[in-house]
Amino acid sequence: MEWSGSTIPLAAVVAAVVVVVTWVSKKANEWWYLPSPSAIPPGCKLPPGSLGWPVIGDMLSFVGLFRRDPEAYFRKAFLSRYKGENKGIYKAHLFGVPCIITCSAEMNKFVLGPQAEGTAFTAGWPSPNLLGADCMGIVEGVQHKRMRKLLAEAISQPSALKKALLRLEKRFTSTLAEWAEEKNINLRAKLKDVTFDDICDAFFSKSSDPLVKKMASFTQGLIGGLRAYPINIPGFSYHKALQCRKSLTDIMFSIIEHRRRAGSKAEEDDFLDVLVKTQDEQGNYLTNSEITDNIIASLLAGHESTSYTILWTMVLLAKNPLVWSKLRNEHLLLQSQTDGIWSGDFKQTPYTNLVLNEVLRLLNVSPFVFRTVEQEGVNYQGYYFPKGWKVVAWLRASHMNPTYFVDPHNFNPDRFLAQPPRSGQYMPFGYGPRVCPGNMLALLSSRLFIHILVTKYKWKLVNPNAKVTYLPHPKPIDGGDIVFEPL
Ligand code: HEM
Repeated sequence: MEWSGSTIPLAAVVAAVVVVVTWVSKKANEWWYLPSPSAIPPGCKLPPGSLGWPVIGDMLSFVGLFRRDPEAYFRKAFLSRYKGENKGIYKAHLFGVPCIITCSAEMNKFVLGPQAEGTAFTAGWPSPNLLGADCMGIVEGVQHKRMRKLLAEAISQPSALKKALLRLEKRFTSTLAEWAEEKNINLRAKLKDVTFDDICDAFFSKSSDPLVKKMASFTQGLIGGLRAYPINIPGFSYHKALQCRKSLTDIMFSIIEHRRRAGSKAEEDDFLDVLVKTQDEQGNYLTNSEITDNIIASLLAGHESTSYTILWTMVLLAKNPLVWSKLRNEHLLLQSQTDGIWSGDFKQTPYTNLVLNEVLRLLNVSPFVFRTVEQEGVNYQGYYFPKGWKVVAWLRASHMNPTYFVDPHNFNPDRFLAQPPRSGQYMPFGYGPRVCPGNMLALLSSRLFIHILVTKYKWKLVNPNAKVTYLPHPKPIDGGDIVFEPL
């Protein structure tokens, strides 16, 4: 084809416009968000990194790569791009906001640790409209300490914890017997309900009834809104989430009121009982909102995380028969020595602890946690954190760092004995004042599940080579189809 004299300049003009628009678009976020050089304290600089495209930042690349291979995203976005400047701290534009990403053990400790909490950095959770103004993930300072103390006391109170675990033991036993009858099981579908029911049972002694089913569906609606843009118009996820949140609040208020009215006649001895009766140091009882917001937070934070931990334990055990048999031996021995493993003594099950550590290292539901930069002038070894930006403490970068964990993609529970991680290198439950208050409950219930599982059942994966998708949480793409049978 011959180009006429007028098409060549037109093509050149189009190309020039494309180049200029691309250049301006790539610079737009920097012009909008970067602080002026005079605002950066002397001797400090911003970490290396790109703020990507307007509005979407680096999200397309993040979603596309992280979904299939988080380390591939990490390598492409940071490690290989900033080879000369790799100090484990970068800037990026993710999740709709500009952020500083910290990756090394020391930096994550700096961001999450007690010195900076509530001063340099505050919590990074989204909308109080969805989580509730009294949710411990939102409140700061004295109020945060008070809520954490009271919740932690409630869920580790020995008689309530023992009762919760004994009830769990019964429920796990009957659930697994039902699975064996069904034989062909999808782990994701089954475990989602199991762990939700467990947390409702532990907190307010209700499980598997229509009310809990309704709560499970409202909770899913609420989770949908946490990940959505806050557009409060019918048809949008955020609008639906606000309605689900209201329904959950109404249900919780009526459960709490019922419990208060019944007084000592309703001795359920569950976590709600403890929360209703608890007084803080000034003698104040918790309000309905405080209890509701924190039980809903625990439902949100606790059920998916525990469910995925059990799912991955089962998948990895199916792929590693030697680990399964070592674990089984530990639990058979324990069975012969005790009449139940509800106790919180983790010394009873050293190998199980290693297996759970390794599952949480490789496939944790929380690859990173968020904070917000609250103060002017915050810097770490000369790298500046602009006020108002988010901080993404990238825990997975540590967990998959070959210097900390040799051959990091390999499932090897014994690595925790051979080379125990140093402080900050391993933090599946976070670190510092906001470290997960449910960690003990999550580990105890996972251990209980494993006990019944390995002493009574065997299972195999239908698709042992199923690929893994990492968003929103890591799972095999088939959700974990298994054939489940009694031993
Ligand atoms: C394997 C299971 C679990 C994992 C991996 C996990 C992980 C985490 C992580 C990494 C954080 C820190 C977030 C941050 O620093 O911003 C956290 C906080 C939290 N978790 Fe968990 N969690 C698990 C189970 C649970 C359970 C069972 C409960 C409830 C009983 C729970 C309730 C909470 C709450 C309320 C917070 C907020 C704490 C605060 O802001 O002070 N989690 N969790």
